Order: sequence, then C-alpha cells, then structure tokens
Amino acid sequence: MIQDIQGGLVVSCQALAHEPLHSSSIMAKMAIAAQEGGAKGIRANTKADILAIRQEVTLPIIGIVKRDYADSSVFITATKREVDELLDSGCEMIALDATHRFRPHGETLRDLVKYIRARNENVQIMADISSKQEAMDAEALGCECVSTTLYGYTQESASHKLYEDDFAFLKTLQSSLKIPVIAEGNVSTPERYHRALELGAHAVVVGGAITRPQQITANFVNHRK
Ligand SMILES: CC(=O)N[C@H](C=O)[C@@H](O)[C@H](O)[C@H](O)COP(=O)(O)O
Repeated sequence: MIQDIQGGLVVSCQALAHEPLHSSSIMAKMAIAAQEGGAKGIRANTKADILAIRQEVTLPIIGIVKRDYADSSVFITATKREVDELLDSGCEMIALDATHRFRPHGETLRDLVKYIRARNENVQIMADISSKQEAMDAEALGCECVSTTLYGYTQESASHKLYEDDFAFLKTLQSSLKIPVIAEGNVSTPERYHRALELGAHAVVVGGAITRPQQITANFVNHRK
C-alpha cells in the first residue's frame, strides 16, 4: 500500500457515532466519491466501515478503530482488541497511536507491532505520531511509515498545527527519518495539500475538509476575508 499512495491523496472517510453521517453505507459512498475524484487510498474507522467500503472501491485502505478507554487518552487503535478487528477487516495497512502516552491495560506499541507481524506479515503499519522522538521510535520498531495525525492533538503538542511555519514539523520529520512521512491533520485546502507534497510528504491524508459536511459548512459560515 505504501507504494500505491505515493505522491497522492488519501481520503479519510470517518463519521463517529455523534456525527450526522455516521453510517457504514454512507462512508462507502464517500469512498466511491473519493475514488472518482482521484484519491489513491482511503482511511477508515471500524471493521464495519472498512468492510462496506471494500464492497464499493478498489483503493487500498488504512484501517483504524477509535475507542475510548477510561484509563488512557489513547483512542486510535489502542489495544489488541482493535488490532484484531482490523486484521479481520482485511485492510492493507493498520494505523495505530504511536505517541508515548500510556496505553489501556498497560499494552505497548512494541507488543502491538509484534502481534500484527505474527498474525499477518503482509499488513503494513502506520504510526500516528505527535513528536519527532515518537516518529524515530516508531521507525526503530519497524513501522512502514509515520503520519503526523496526532501533532496538535496531545497535551505537549496542543499549541501547534501541522501547516504552521510552512509545515516546519513535516520538514523536521523528513530530515530525521528514513521511512516515508505522511502529512495528516488540518490539511484543509488544496493549497496545503500541494505544498505538503512539494515539501516531500510521501502522501497526504485529508479528512474533514472532504468528508465532514458539518465542518465544511461551518468553514463557510465562519470565514472572514
Ligand atoms: C486527531 C484525530 O482524531 N484524527 C483522526 C484520525 O483518524 C481523524 O478524525 C481525522 O479526520 C484525520 O486524521 C484527518 O485529519 P483532518 O480531518 O484534519 O483532515
């Protein structure tokens, strides 16, 4: 999958339970639209959504399972339970939280990577990180790529946005890693998308700006010239 998405757009088709488009069949339609528009891959949440999307499109899928746990703030593919669901879904790549935060039940990223490799050696792994050190650790564990998904979404990185200072964080990662770096998070305009690629992002994941109409609507309503 990592080669298939090179130089292109991955569309994240996600609607959580509290969102208006929450429905596997609607996410499958979103994925068709993304494919028709030229996307090279899909990022999707839950086994049910991935199975529905698989029926409709030929694009490779990055799977995640978001689930909240009481003892941890990690919520993207946090434990073996979510990994099992994704391995059953048949997605080509599994994305996991790869931050240094404590995981539910004390599970570790190292264990989860080992577990995925033992169960299916063909599934690739994307590390969702929020700092350079996390990215370097994920590379050392053998993940196929890192994504900037959680930059700006942890306590330590909360004051940052990926695109600020002309994607300074992306540049830092690129000069520190050998594995591909995916730009993800707040890439909300075509200009940002193309700039990230120009700077050498292996691929770019765009979500809300394409697949969350409530967010798109609010952007119109709140836009100030
Ligand atoms: C932080 C977090 O929970 N990120 C999630 C990860 O899968 C998704 O909610 C985002 O939509 C995705 O990362 C794409 O980002 P954006 O929607 O900003 O283009």
